[in-house]
Amino acid sequence: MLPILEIVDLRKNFGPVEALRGVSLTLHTGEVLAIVGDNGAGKSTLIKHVSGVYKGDSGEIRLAGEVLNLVSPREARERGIETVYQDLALADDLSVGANIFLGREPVRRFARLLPFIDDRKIRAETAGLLARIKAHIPPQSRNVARLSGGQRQAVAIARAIYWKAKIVILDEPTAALAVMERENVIRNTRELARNGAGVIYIGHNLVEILKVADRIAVMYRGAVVHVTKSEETSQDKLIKYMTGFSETEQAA
Ligand SMILES: Nc1ncnc2c1ncn2[C@@H]1O[C@H](COP(=O)(O)OP(=O)(O)OP(=O)(O)O)[C@@H](O)[C@H]1O
Repeated sequence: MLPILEIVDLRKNFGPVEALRGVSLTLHTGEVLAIVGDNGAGKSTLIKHVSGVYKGDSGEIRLAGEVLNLVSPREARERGIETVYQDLALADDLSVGANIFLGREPVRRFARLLPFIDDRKIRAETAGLLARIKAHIPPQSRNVARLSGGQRQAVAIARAIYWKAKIVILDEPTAALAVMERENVIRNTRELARNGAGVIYIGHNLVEILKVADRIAVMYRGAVVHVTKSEETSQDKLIKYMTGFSETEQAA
């Protein structure tokens, strides 16, 4: 089957820094691909090319076989690429439902007159969605500003599930969360993939990565140095690749 995302020989320099040195990766629908690597390895730079923040110096990104030349993060979203950053882009003064439907509100007309936002539908859909991802959040009563980090994460994931994003990028989604909330994020990540998204999961916690990912790509100094199925690797092996040890081992 055609991958939902193909990254082909992507290169990016920031002045003298070679942030991406010819990265190639594929992502399939229904899979969770984790990207791991030490600080500065190039993970964020890579995903920012997929989410429309950066444009590569050379190389190509294809979405379902079609070359993707994104001009903005907004265009990425319109094309079905959702990114959930640590500092989530939610509108703090709006309710959970309003955030999930922001910019895509369902509209009703009363007696063929003026259209108005269908709040009843927003409430009902939101309640169903939050129950499905087992997020214990009152759907209407609160502004998202008052929610915990994990609850905010759940709202962002719910939005991606509801709008059937083709690709969802989770950038260190558990970094600031308590243990229980981390488990929820892992469960919801799997739910996203089950729902038909291709998921890219960036993280540092290898125990979590091994639990959540189908495949793992290791980056080292701007390059993907290793790609493996989760069940065929271990923390120790991953750390070797992350620290460049395997490279020198092979060269020796
Ligand atoms: N806007 C920028 N301008 C200049 N250099 C940058 C910029 N963004 C990233 N870099 C550099 O590119 C390299 C890759 O950085 P990147 O943030 O992608 O790494 P990372 O793997 O995401 O690291 P971390 O785990 O710390 O978030 C680093 O050397 C970094 O200093």
